[in-house]
Amino acid sequence: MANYSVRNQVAIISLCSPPVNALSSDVRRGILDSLKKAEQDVKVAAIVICGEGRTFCVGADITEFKSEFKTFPNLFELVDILESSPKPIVAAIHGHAFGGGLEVALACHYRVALSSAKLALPEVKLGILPGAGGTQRLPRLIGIDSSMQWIAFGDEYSAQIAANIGIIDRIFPSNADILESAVQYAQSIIGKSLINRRVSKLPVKDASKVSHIMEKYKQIVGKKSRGAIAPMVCLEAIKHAALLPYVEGMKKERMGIEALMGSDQSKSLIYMFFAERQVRNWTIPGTGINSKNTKPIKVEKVAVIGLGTMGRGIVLSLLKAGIKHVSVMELNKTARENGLLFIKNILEGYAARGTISETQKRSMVDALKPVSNFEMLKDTDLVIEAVFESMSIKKDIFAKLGQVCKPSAVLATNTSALDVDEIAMVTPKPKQVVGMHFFAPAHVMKLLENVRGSKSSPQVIATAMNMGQRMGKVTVLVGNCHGFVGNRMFRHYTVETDFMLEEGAYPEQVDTVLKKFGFAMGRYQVGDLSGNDIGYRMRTKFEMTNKQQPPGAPERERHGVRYCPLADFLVESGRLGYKSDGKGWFRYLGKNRELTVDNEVTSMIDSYRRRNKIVPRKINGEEIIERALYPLINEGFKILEEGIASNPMEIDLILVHGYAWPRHTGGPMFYAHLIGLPKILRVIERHWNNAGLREPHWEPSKMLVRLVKNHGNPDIMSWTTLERETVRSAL
Ligand SMILES: CC(C)(COP(=O)(O)OP(=O)(O)OC[C@H]1O[C@@H](n2cnc3c(N)ncnc32)[C@H](O)[C@@H]1OP(=O)(O)O)[C@@H](O)C(=O)NCCC(=O)NCCSC(=O)C[C@@H](O)CCCCCCCCCCCCC(=O)O
Ligand SMILES: NC(=O)c1ccc[n+]([C@@H]2O[C@H](COP(=O)([O-])OP(=O)(O)OC[C@H]3O[C@@H](n4cnc5c(N)ncnc54)[C@H](O)[C@@H]3O)[C@@H](O)[C@H]2O)c1
Repeated sequence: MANYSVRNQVAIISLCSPPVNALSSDVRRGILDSLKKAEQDVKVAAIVICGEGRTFCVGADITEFKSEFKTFPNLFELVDILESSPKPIVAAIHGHAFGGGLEVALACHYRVALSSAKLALPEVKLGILPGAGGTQRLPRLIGIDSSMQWIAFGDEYSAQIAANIGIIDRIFPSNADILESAVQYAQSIIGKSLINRRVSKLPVKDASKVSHIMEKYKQIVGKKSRGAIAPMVCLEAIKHAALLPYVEGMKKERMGIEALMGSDQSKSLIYMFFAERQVRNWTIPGTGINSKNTKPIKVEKVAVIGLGTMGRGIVLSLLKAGIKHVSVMELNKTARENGLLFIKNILEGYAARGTISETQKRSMVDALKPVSNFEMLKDTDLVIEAVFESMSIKKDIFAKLGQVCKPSAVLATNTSALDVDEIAMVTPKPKQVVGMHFFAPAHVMKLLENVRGSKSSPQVIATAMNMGQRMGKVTVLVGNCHGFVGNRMFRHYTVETDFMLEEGAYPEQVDTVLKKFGFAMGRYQVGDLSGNDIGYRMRTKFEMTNKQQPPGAPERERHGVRYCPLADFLVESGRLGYKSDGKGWFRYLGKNRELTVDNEVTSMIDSYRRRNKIVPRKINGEEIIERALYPLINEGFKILEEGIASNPMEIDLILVHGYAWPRHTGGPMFYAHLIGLPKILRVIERHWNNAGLREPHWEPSKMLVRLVKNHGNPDIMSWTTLERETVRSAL
């Protein structure tokens, strides 16, 4: 709804729809009714539109998209009504003016804002475009070039930047009273002509350069969008602002939003938006313990053990989160010096770019406390261990931590696959132990996979979850199993793509198909980037690598299961990837590391096939997608079935934020929902029937089978409930 009042000739329409004043049908109706009152009241000479509570308005109500157009006024009707008002309207912006909220402001005749306010047209991130005149009004105010930048990427901008380019007419200090300031401003413009204040009537300044600007953004968007459709549709709509009168341009904008709204990509992106919020409400399946009934421990002092690749990024994340005391412990002198230097250099970089102030930088550097023995950690609230991936080293460290740390201290391990319970058992209080699995580089990657051990106490879990959120991470709580959720699922992707190399595909073909699907890099380029030796080390632990096999052992089998040793040959011939002189699955040439196909690798694959009498066959793109992605989806269902994840959203967030799964497909589980579970199961069963126990990753998940058998293609939001009901009724 919207509240209405009058103060000294100024009518105040305040949006009132907590928490973020989304433009629901009630709010739109409220604005319209208030506007009519203001227009009819002869004592009113100007109008202010503002937002109650913490923000101005974040745009259309995403939960009402389906019915948006059925009730009068819809948003694009409302903005034209506002703009044509005979009385001047001032938008008073604090907090956020996002999406439809900014479009309402653009339809007002003046815009004022607190300096702390943020503005954006982020619709593209939901797979749509600004559909209430944003693509037509913004170019008339700031030009085609800046509009393309704002709309095709959807980033937020400060009120000051918006003022510099002409969106905001007056900025007030962040501690000012926005309503009081806006009312005074409105009084100052009473009686002024509204000619030139109706944005839809303005010319587009850089209209003559539209083709050139369009080409520039097409290039950028083509490279960045990874198959997302909305950015290109946004550019097209903005182009029409330069070429057509406002009314005709609006028709094009409407066509654009009609094409995008309800598309699979938009559904996926909206699902992601809500998943990122819902994941904060964690729960431990089957226990009734959740984020609402469990309080975290207060964390002021944190320690990180190990300052290698992961430790240094974790320290930076903690400093950015405002932790004022971060102890760092690293045994190796060179690693310690390099780690501290790395952290300081990154902080210098942030300060140089203005991401943090000089004062903040100094206080972050002061917060760093190198320590040399465990005794010095005795009053630490949270310890995060990030040493080598070795069970014996980790056990040794946790045993010491268990002796010296205060009883309430939370002891976390950053292991990527080891058993959190086994680590916990060496401490006197296993309930204080939890997994906090960061992703490299930890100060950049948004994902934190927190692992609840079987003994981890609710309060300890709440603390790890809370710390992740303080660090601004998408923090997902998962159960304890080998590889947790992400690594456990991703393993199948590499295994099955390697099988395709055996059978007839080449790395560049697989990577091209995966990139077309939307991955930033294909499986083989990722291997080269992160180092092919990482997987090799893991396979070595399980005695699987080529070198570890006794003479005469079958080349394509390990422990009775199909195995492809091509990745072993690669590493054993010194091709670790970028780091070994640009040689891996591909060859990387020159300063820009330009990716080229290397005949040496092609010959290695060809001769392997000849030796094993494999007749290569043509593998098409559809097969590559199915075989690379469906086993991973199958594993996702097994993870749900075991309660390792509580719902499909958690799995999707992990794959999107930790493994660069394309966001506009919603993650593997949402993608499966879009494809339809019956088809997914059919393909999995076909492979399972052909391969059997030699390829166990194709064994269909029982949950998937049950869902399809009992419900066909149920909605993703009902999967876990339906499964629980089926299992319960079978007991
Ligand atoms: C603004 C934020 C940055 C704030 O972040 P913060 O961290 O402070 O808060 P939260 O993110 O936690 O949010 C709190 C709470 O609020 C919920 N929420 C946030 N935004 C919305 C929203 N827009 N709608 C509904 N709910 C919202 C959030 O879920 C939280 O809830 P919880 O229960 O978890 O506490 C941040 O919130 C943010 O970024 N929000 C999204 C901003 C955004 O994307 N805005 C754009 C929205 S889309 C839009 O505005 C579209 C308009 O341009 C055009 C619409 C006109 C359409 C007319 C077209 C006709 C075409 C017809 C086609 C017909 C086709 C067919 O029939 O299908
Ligand atoms: N590298 C990744 O991509 C990645 C991603 C997620 C998780 N992890 C996990 O994070 C952990 C660390 O991995 P990394 O890549 O940072 O390893 P790393 O080899 O880069 O760093 C480990 C550091 O720990 C130090 N160290 C070893 N024993 C120590 C001890 N007793 N006390 C203090 N310091 C000690 C070493 O000197 C080294 O500097 C591992 O468990 C790994 O599985 C790694």
